[in-house]
Amino acid sequence: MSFITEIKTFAALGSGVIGSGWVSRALAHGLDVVAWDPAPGAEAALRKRVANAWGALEKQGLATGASQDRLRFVATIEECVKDADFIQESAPERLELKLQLHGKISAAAKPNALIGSSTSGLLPSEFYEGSTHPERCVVGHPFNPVYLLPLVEVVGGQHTAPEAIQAAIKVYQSLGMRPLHVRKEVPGFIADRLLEALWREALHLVNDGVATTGEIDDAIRFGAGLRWSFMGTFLTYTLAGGDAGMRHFMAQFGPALQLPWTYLPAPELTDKLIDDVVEGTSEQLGKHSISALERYRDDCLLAVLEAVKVTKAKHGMSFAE
Ligand SMILES: NC(=O)C1=CN([C@@H]2O[C@H](COP(=O)(O)OP(=O)(O)OC[C@H]3O[C@@H](n4cnc5c(N)ncnc54)[C@H](O)[C@@H]3O)[C@@H](O)[C@H]2O)C=CC1
Ligand SMILES: C[N+](C)(C)CC(=O)CC(=O)[O-]
Repeated sequence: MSFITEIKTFAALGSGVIGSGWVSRALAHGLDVVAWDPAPGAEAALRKRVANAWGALEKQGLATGASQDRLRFVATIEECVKDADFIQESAPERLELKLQLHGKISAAAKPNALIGSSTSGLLPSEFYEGSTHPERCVVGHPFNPVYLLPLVEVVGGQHTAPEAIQAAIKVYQSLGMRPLHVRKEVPGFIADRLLEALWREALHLVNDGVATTGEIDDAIRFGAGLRWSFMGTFLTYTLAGGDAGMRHFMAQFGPALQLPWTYLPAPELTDKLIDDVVEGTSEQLGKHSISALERYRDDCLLAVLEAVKVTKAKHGMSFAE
């Protein structure tokens, strides 16, 4: 079976934080977008989120013909997917819900239209179990904000055809993304496994009264966060080993791995811990609204993306390297 990779119509099921991010990205790339979400008021909320993202997308550069008017919101799953060339599901992270939803999506979709799920870490073999033509079904795990961050983890399940993985990579590239094929189907994939380890430790630090949420965020944004946008942990630590590189780094800092610096199991989410985290982050939000902070985040991201792109070019590297 050959899968559709030249796409004109993008279907989005679920239009919350992530679904609206996909809609914004697809519209900015000049596609027709059809969306469905069962929540009351979902269409208005979606259009508001797209409008909030549009300024950043204009600054980044819209494709010819790109317009928010090319979004159509429909009343049923079937109407959403029947003419779509590519389908992206961004429904709540519940296995049973995704299993049922994909049964309906795949039955109504064109048989050669690829189906992607935004799941953060559920296994595609499990939630595509009841799907029609499961060979075209993949995970395409994006990062928030979907319309600006390039990474998308592409993961296949036991029935996914290798050609579908390659075809999905092609489609995501056509949307300006940087796909990363996760070769083994594991819970949490690659990035969320890393992020969750950090998140668990951050919660322990709050729980133990070591630091506030703001202080923990400062520890990231003024340090490792700055270098993570252009160099990952392995290469960073190779440089931290000086001229002797990674072997010296392992000899010097390897033994610390045996010290009890990290807890690994998550802390119990007691009411007190939840209150501390919520109060801490409300203080961090201050008088800013979420949508104002989204625009601030987007401007920062655009500046970082541009700076990294220009600097890579100066060093003879492409952006995707
Ligand atoms: N929020 C995040 O940072 C990220 C989330 N994801 C994944 O994206 C997916 C969606 O997450 P969010 O957008 O954060 O959630 P959300 O709660 O913001 O949005 C979920 C949307 O799904 C709708 N919905 C409810 N029942 C539905 C159904 N049966 N079929 C379709 N839609 C339904 C809701 O009305 C809501 O608009 C999840 O699988 C999540 O793991 C992936 C990357 C990052
Ligand atoms: C918190 N989360 C697991 C939903 C986060 C992601 O999946 C990716 C992201 O945007 O950090």
